[in-house]
Amino acid sequence: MGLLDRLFGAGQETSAPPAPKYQHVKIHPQVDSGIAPTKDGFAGGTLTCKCQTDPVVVRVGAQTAHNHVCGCTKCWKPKGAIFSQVAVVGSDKVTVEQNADKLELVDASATIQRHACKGCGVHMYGRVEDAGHPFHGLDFVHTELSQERGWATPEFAAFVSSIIEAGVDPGRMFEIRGRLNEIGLPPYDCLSPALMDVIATHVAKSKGVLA
Ligand SMILES: N[C@@H](CCC(=O)N[C@@H](CSCO)C(=O)NCC(=O)O)C(=O)O
Ligand SMILES: [Zn+2]
Ligand SMILES: [Zn+2]
Repeated sequence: MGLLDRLFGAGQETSAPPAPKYQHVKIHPQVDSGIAPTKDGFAGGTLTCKCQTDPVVVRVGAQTAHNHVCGCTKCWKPKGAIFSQVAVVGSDKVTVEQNADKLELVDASATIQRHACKGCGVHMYGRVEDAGHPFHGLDFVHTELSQERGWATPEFAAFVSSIIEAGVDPGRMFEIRGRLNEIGLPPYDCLSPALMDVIATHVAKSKGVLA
């Protein structure tokens, strides 16, 4: 192969991607058998809890950002899943439209104030109320609670090591991280580098070490 071919990757378009090795590892129903694509111009939808009668309905009036699977013990997960899937959207875009009286605060001391349905336990939105927090102004939402297609796809896996705190065998971490890499969700044991940079920038500015 000549120098130009090597530099510009001649032949790469014909090489097949490596066969998946960790397909048996289940992460979350929204990512286990292919990830639905983001739709350009998608402008939001409606989240509905899992109650058969009088469900809580929440309107999210914008596309979400920083969608990710999260291994922490605090985020709501569907039955059987070891990760949640959660994204952020401006708090001003989130409105409870039906059965607001069924919502209760999960943990008043948490940074993310998660509002869950008392009937089915699903978290309908999690608000960062602390005005000094870098994520103030954002709500955490689970777009899988919507029938609409076109929400922002998940981009990474957060708090991966935290799944052990929920009872996952530490011996499974190699295959779980392997599966996350395979499906294009780089695994981190905190948030993504982009979000960690947002947090650090906020801290630096509040300490006055950055303008
Ligand atoms: N090991 C802990 C980690 C919990 C944690 O810090 N979770 C993150 C991510 S949640 C969405 O990405 C967080 O920011 N939590 C703030 C909060 O929950 O209020 C565990 O697993 O519990
Ligand atoms: Zn419910
Ligand atoms: Zn979480």
